[in-house]
Amino acid sequence: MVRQLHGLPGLVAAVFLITTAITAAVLALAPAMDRAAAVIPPAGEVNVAELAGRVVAHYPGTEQIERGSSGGVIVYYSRDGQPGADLVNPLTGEGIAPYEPSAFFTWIKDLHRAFLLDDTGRAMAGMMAALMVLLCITGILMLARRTGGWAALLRPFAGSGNKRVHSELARFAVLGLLLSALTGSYMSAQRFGLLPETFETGPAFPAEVSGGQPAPVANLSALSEVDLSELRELVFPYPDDPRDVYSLTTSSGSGFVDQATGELLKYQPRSESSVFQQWVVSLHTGEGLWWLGLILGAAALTVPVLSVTGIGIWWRRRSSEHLPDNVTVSQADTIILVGSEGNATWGFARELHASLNKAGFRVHCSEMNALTGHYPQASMLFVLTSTYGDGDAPTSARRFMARLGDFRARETLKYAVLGFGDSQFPNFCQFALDVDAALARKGLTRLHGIELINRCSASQFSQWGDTIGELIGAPLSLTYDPLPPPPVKLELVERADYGLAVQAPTSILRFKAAEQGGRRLKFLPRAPQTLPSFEAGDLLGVMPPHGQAARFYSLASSVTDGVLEICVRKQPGGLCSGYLHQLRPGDHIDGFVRPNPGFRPATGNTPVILIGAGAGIGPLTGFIRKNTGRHPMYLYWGGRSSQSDFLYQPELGRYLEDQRLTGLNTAFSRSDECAYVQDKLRQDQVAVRQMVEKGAQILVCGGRGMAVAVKQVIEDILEPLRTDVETLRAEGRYLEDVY
Ligand SMILES: Cc1cc2nc3c(=O)[nH]c(=O)nc-3n(C[C@H](O)[C@H](O)[C@H](O)COP(=O)(O)O)c2cc1C
Repeated sequence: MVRQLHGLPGLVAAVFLITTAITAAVLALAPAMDRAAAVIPPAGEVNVAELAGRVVAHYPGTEQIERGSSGGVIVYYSRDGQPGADLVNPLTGEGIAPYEPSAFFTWIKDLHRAFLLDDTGRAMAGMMAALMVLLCITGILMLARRTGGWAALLRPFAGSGNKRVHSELARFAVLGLLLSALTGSYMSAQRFGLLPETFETGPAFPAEVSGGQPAPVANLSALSEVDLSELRELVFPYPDDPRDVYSLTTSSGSGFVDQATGELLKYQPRSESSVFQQWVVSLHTGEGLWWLGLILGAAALTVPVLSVTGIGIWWRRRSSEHLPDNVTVSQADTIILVGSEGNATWGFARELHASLNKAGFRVHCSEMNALTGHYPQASMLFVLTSTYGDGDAPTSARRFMARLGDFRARETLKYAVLGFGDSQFPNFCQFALDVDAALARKGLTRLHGIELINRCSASQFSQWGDTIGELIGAPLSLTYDPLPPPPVKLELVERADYGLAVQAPTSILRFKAAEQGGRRLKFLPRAPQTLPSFEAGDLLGVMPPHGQAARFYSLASSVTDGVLEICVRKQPGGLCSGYLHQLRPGDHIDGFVRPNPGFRPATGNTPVILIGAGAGIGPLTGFIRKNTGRHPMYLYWGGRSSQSDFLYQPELGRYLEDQRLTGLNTAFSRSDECAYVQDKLRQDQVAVRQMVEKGAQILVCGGRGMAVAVKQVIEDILEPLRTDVETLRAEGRYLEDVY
């Protein structure tokens, strides 16, 4: 619900919001520019009588002196019957420049306040402000949810792309945007009579005026008691009218000054509501608070980027999750919940949804994180989920278990869990098994026992559909067969071999896109194939020869590095690793990239601790290579011998020098020290604990045995902090890429 409230209005209003934000950013410059052009003496240095005396000496026809909200002093005068206005220097009374409000800023102001459309536009601008309040509040709620709670709002984010840019920028700008939006809404509500507006009428003209010979303005006592910093405006009496008076308005009230005696007549302090109103205006425009204006302007500048990335997120989610005829939660008799990281499971969910719809059911399908407290009409619940990491939840299901606590099922609700995984992993479909058990513990009845689909098997899925169809008395013909992404031909351009002497043959392999084969006209050059987009930590699917299923390797480079780099340890009897190890430069392989957004370092200045062993160093080096912002990054890595399998040794040395890597700690098991990476972590426990306290994120990459040992040490290190690995994991601060 919060997400819909955040997304829909944001999308509808993006164009107007961008206009409002850009104009706000331009207008925010005005107070600072005005201030830069003016001469502003420190408070207490010049009083209004002195100022008026100096101004009148240079402008005998002075009619009014005004102090603008930015502090500049403007004199309005008449000379030879012609009116004029100048910005003056309050220390001398001399003119600095003619005063003329900028036509450009006036136009921008009209565009900002009313989209150049008078009252209709003003109403729209008011609605935009209210909408921005809604976006900010729902955005803050989503940020808190994403970071794992209010206390963790400033913690680093995992993830990448649009989502990450959107969240980071929003976190930076949200308070400024909320302040602008709240004050803008308030002002708009006043303009349309929805909130009372205070009009300060000032005191009535004084009945008793001395009418004596006017004294020089510099000698008027009431004016000499007012400091220039408090002045709003001083209106001069009509010349040659001894019964007229000076009208004085200051920041605290207004009154009249007798031009002969200099006495203050009929002073009226400003009401509290008027002072409040003025504060609202200042907080919105930065008038009188030029520094705030610049902060609000910077916040406003993020709105175009937030809009574009927001639309990108919405579009991506819509294209993967959008299902025709998806009924609402309250109408649905059947619920499908999907847990997915790489979107493959969504394809199966779509097929199930279509089939159930065809059979006459009213189906609602959403991600598992969107589990609601209650499905009022539902009698069937299907949970389709993949497993990631080391038997963990995929991204779209990370909050499912926590939400299950508040879930109240109808007694008639029956469920079936379908797990998607890969039997190569020791924790095959573990998360699906956990979900199935958790639903049973909750007291729900199984419609059918859990089934596990290996490597997206279309035939297993279809058989499951047949069984379910029989159980619900409506045949389901599930025929989904996902195609793997089209493979790219890759050419090995370079390899570096390590570890032979210590029985751990490991190679760094660098590929580029191979030239297009096939027939072509002789005079045309060969079209170079381009690499697909990828980042370090994504996975390269490699098809070994003889039609075997693809094996996955973590990428050690990003597409911007121009090569696709993997680090592969030759496994005894390993079909694919053996195949890769016998490649020579110039040889070709078929591969495809699978995004792995759940394994990325957070941005920002909180430390990132990278932990790995053996070939697990590949993606970790890729992260360091990309750390051109020099954020604190520490690497703990374990190998066998510094002479034989110290992978990336020269490159890591360079990164330490140019500070892309802050600290490097290595352990070698077949050296004199005979240490493993977990031993180094234990030795460094104080430093590691301090970094975690500061919000550090931990990324672990490598073999399962190492990951288990590292987890145990980290648990011990975390104990005094009263937290644990699972808590960090839920906050996106403990990520694993384990094989
Ligand atoms: C990095 C990574 C870790 C994985 N971990 C497991 C695992 O622990 N257990 C398992 O059964 N499958 C695991 N898998 C396989 C996926 O669950 C499987 O490919 C699934 O079909 C992906 O579906 P999705 O694209 O909807 O997330 C893993 C896959 C990857 C890429």
